[in-house]
Amino acid sequence: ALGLTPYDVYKHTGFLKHLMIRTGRNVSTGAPEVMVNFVTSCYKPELLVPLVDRITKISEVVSVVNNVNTSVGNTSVGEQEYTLYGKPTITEMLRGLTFQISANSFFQTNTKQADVLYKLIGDSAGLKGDGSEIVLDLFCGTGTIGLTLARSAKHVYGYEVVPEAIADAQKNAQLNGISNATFVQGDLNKINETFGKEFPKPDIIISDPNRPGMHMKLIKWLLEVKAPRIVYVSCNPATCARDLDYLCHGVEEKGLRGCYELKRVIPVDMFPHTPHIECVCLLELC
Ligand SMILES: C[S@@+](CC[C@H](N)C(=O)[O-])C[C@H]1O[C@@H](n2cnc3c(N)ncnc32)[C@H](O)[C@@H]1O
Repeated sequence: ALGLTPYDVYKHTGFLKHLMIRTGRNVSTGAPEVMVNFVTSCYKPELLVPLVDRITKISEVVSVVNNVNTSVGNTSVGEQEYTLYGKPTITEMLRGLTFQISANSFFQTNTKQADVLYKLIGDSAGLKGDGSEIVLDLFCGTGTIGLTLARSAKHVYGYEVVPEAIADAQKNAQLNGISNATFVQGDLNKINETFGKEFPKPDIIISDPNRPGMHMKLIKWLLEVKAPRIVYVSCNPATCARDLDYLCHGVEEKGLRGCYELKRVIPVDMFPHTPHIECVCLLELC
């Protein structure tokens, strides 16, 4: 009756594609903050008004956004985003820092375990803590890993493809009074010879790709730049094993020689009651 027809991926008809709900915490009160994200096939906010009116009676709902995705595909990221109620972001706290998160920015779903994960990443990074080292945070999302390391580093450089995540990372640096972090939007699958010219040689590289792992171009660059230590974080054991093998043993058909030794792999249960596992892997230059 409201005209909220579900989107049919075969016929490419209908309105509602996805409903995403994210939770965070109010930084001052610690109270839950909820973001509701309607992903729709076109922009018809009038259809959502009755629903938004009801949802916003729930006091924890502080953000309602509408991502409009007109493509025939079924992804949850819109080409346009509209704020229908409240603010366009929610906040979350991790390892003593505050993070602002937009609907389309990656943020670990399990905050409690993310705290454990980031502590292990910090331990593996093994920064001296004297502020002398350069950290490169690849696939940085909203800047979480780099920002938790920034206080012990000389400078953190973060790279990420999603523009909204980079905007969040920059705001998150400001929000936490961190001035030694630079976040750059870029596609790490499409790097060319200029990549790496805009920052000093890293002492520690963190790489936290999504499930497909790292592109061969990035593997090649890592084998050329030879940072003393790489912390590889992965939620896909298959691509993780492949990329670790490339970094340690090289890629014969591409003429690349491996130059790292795998020191340890620590699994972290980020997704309880599922077969998925996250791994923190420490590689050192041979
Ligand atoms: C597993 S998440 C990690 C995010 C962040 N390190 C964290 O802990 O919150 C992977 C990130 O890689 C980004 N990403 C995916 N493909 C990319 C690419 N080709 N180039 C740069 N970033 C990419 C995603 O947008 C996402 O933010």
